[in-house]
Amino acid sequence: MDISSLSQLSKVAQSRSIISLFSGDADRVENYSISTSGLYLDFSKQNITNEELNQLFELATTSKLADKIKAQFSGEMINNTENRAVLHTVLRSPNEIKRKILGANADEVIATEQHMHEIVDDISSGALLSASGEKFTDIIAIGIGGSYYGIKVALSALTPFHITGLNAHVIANVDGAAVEEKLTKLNAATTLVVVISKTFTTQETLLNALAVKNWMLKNSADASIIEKQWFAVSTNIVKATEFGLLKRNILPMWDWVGGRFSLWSAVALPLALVIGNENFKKLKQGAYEMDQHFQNAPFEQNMPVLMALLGIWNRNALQYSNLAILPYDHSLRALPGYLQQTDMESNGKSVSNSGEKLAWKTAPIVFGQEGTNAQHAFMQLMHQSDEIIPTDFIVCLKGTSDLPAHHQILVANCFAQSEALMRGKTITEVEDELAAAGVTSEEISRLAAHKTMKGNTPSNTLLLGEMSPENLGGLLALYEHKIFVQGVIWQLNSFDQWGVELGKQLGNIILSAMNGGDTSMLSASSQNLIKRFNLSLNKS
Ligand SMILES: O=P(O)(O)OC[C@H]1O[C@](O)(CO)[C@@H](O)[C@@H]1O
Repeated sequence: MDISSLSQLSKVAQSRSIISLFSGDADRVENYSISTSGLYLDFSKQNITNEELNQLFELATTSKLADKIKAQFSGEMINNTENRAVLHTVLRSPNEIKRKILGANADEVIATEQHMHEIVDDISSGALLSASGEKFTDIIAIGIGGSYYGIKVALSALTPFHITGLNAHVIANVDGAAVEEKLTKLNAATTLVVVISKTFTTQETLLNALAVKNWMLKNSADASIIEKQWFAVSTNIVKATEFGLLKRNILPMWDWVGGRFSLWSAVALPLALVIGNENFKKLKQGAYEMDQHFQNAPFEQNMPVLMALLGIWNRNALQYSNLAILPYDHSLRALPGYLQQTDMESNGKSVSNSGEKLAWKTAPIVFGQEGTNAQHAFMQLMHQSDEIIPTDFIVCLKGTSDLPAHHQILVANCFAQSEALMRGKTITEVEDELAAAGVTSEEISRLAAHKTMKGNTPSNTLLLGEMSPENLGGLLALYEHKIFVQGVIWQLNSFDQWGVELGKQLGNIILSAMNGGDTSMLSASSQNLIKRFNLSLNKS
């Protein structure tokens, strides 16, 4: 069994209706659903049968998935283009596992965890005060990419768990307007800053950190304010010290934790400062439980493996190019953006581990939005264009607001969309409906085609009992493992991101060209754009 033969296998599926799969199988929902770590997955609305699933399990076996899972968790150098292990999972495991996997290096990891714990305690209790002797009120987290999305998704998901009284503000994009928007609202004397940069060389993060540093120095008479109010999380202690941070305020990172998988490390310091140590532990515990499930459950009952294989089926057998992430919960509004990075930066590749061109498609284009806003925007295309877009619906059974009617309607909309996307509406159904409403036959023939819906869109529905640190941890770990499994089956390295480098290099060339440097290696189009930008500067 290999990926290339999947499209042959899918011939029957291409012409079959998903809804027909329910009529012949009274147990479909029971057999096509699974629970673990506070999550329930219903995948019965996927266009797949038992025989086809079995082929996918065989594909997982021939891809040596079980060995690859073991290799990841035991710390083998599976990121072979950067010669690194991939061990973010160890950060959420008990200390005895840390010691077993990391050996002597576990000491630094455990000590860093402890240090982070103490910082959170000292700041929330007021044992650690600002340079002016006041209690901190706000935190600015500065970072981008993997040093940003995890914190952002967890901060917005866990709003009801913001218990320490500190407010977090996240700055990522290199746009002065975004920085100013935050700074105008803040008091430098009571604001703590955490710079998160694994490399401490990222242009956006360093420029934003400098802007915040200048703002703070301008608004304080105490020149030691940076030493007293700034923390950093980085592998590059030297650069962070040169920036002006005290060594004891720099928490280490390790090259075996990829940026987009780093929420489980000290990168989460701003989050822990807001939700407290206990809630941060629970977030890691939820992820750890998912890790245990992923390592131990047979593939047939393994949630990340199943979701990965269903994704492979949709991408490589049915040849669908997209994946919509639709959380019907305001708390998960940042999830689509987070998963865009985790999925597309990991698996948006077209060469194998050994550098050969792959003969199959890899990561889907991931997009999404919180429901029901999505229904009033791009979901029109999902219902009526020719494009079939597999979807993950994510919903919490228990809402967090005091408006229960809202929650019921929200959930009803979620369930309605997965049904509508699967069921669609045939032209005959439209004609009958219009006739029953007394519409004339001329009008029926004019309108019927416009009102039909293609249906047959496959979806998963993920139910969380409620939003909690544990359940969020489980959800994020679920997607991390799903992406890993897909990388294994696609035979690529999910853990590098060379694709972002060319843009960075050319960004520097263009910046120098804007300042009078050589433009000859740039296209006429880019030269013209630079000229227009420089002209606009001269005018103002
Ligand atoms: O943490 P750093 O080193 O500032 O890097 C930021 C981000 O930039 C990337 O290298 C590329 O977008 C991400 O993988 C990383 O998370």
